[in-house]
Amino acid sequence: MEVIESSATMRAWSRAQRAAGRRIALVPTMGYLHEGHLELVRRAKAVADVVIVSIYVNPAQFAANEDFGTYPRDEEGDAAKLREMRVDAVFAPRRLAPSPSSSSSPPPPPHETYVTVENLQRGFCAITRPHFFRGVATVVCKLFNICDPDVAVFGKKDYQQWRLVERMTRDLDFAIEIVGVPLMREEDGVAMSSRNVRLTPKNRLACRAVSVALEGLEATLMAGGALASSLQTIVRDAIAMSGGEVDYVEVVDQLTLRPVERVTAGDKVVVLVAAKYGDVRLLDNVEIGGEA
Ligand SMILES: Nc1ncnc2c1ncn2[C@@H]1O[C@H](COP(=O)(O)OP(=O)(O)OP(=O)(O)O)[C@@H](O)[C@H]1O
Ligand SMILES: CC(C)(CO)[C@@H](O)C(=O)[O-]
Ligand code: BAL
Repeated sequence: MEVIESSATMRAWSRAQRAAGRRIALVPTMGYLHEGHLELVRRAKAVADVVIVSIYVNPAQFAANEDFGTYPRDEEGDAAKLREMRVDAVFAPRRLAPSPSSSSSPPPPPHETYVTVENLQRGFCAITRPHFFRGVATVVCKLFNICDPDVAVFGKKDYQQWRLVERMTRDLDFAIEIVGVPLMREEDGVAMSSRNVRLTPKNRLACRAVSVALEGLEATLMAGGALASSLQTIVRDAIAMSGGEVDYVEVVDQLTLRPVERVTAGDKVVVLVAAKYGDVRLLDNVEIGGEA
């Protein structure tokens, strides 16, 4: 497995692979890999001949008051997991994207150009992280340009991000297929996430309320449709009762992410949730009515 830090070397590696007729998959990550990430790698291996995993904690998607400094990191552990999975290359750039804050240290490289996805970057995660999707879209665009993959694999745990990347790829004519991998859960139902490691034992138990509430929604609906607001109340109350703080609970169309008022049988909607337990913000969601 090649571990590559320089963009020029990464690009040269990809070009050589393509020249040899190989189909290249990219799995973008921020590291501290868990089984959810490894599922993305498995999917990448199934749809391509060679797999690149990028590991980069992207400063451009964190505001100054967020957890960039404490985001979990484990370079050696990650490399061991990827080696075992027989990944072909790890792209671990030291510096790729600028930070949105002027207090960053060391200073970011000069950067005047950003990618914005006008509608999908609004709402949901952007309410509390207004800078977030510009940082994600810009760095994913850079990763696409450097790694030049045929296919890129994203997790549906970050549902808004996945839809935004799909849209950016289409709008900017990247010749890249975007694959979305279903959300992977721990045995007790909690959505796998690198940040789970920062939950206190008490909050790790308490946050099970999120997935339990989401799981229960399908049953509510099977009884014959429901108002979106009723579903939201069920999930909000469950989170509040478990000691979590709701960031958002929204019932939206799977493709457009536009809120719906009522869910009836056959509608393909997704219930998107973000909630904080202590200072750890977690995402979860459930697709209802199958996958659009
Ligand atoms: N439980 C999961 N199921 C499916 N995909 C996942 C899961 N967790 C992460 N991913 C995907 O892995 C990719 C890299 O994500 P990232 O490295 O930020 O990990 P993370 O667990 O989402 O971290 P965070 O704690 O920041 O939420 C993203 O496409 C993300 O959606
Ligand atoms: C897509 C991504 C790698 C961009 O930094 C990040 O947002 C993530 O890991 O989900
Ligand atoms: N997977 C989400 C990355 C972030 O929260 O910054």
